[in-house]
Amino acid sequence: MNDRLPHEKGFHVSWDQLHRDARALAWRLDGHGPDEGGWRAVVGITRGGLVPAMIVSRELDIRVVDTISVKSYSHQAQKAPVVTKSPQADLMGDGTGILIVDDLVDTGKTLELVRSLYPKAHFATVYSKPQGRKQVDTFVTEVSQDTWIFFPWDMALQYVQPFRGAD
Ligand SMILES: O=P(O)(O)OC[C@H]1O[C@H](OP(=O)(O)OP(=O)(O)O)[C@H](O)[C@@H]1O
Ligand SMILES: O=c1[nH]c(=O)c2nc[nH]c2[nH]1
Ligand SMILES: [Mg+2]
Repeated sequence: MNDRLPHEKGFHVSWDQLHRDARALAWRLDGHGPDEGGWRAVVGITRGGLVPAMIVSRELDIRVVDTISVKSYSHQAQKAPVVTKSPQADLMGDGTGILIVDDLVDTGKTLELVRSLYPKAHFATVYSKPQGRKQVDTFVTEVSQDTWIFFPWDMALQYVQPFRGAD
């Protein structure tokens, strides 16, 4: 698998860390919603945005949750993003009062596409890389562009050789 990785650095995120960081995102978002009545809905960008969207909706007590399906990567190779499933149109309008959540912004192409559809929405991600940062309104942690973020749903615990391993 390693010869497939074009990135020098790996940032490995456990379930516990993701939970803490998604909660931190919710706390950062609190008070930044629309003036009256708070956010109307949370929309998670599938698939990576679904876990943070659930945690944010729980923390901020937002009971309406929808999804938008966007596919842009095959393994670590990026393709032009395409919307394969839209959220409920009468809920979304131009995005006013809607909080759109993803796990990360990398090049920003996914959020650029979703923003073009819902320009008035608020865009939030847990992690951010510099190239896509201008596409996101609120995030928690920034990593360098050459870092690949490994999420807990893509990993498993496995044996590693000791540092002073036998030959
Ligand atoms: O800023 P960008 O360069 O567009 O990349 C960020 C997007 O890429 C990943 O999703 P992916 O398309 O791999 O789908 P997935 O969430 O279903 O894994 C990630 O979850 C973001 O949605
Ligand atoms: O799991 C992932 N980690 C990343 O760093 C990344 N960038 C785009 N898409 C990604 N998916
Ligand atoms: Mg995604």
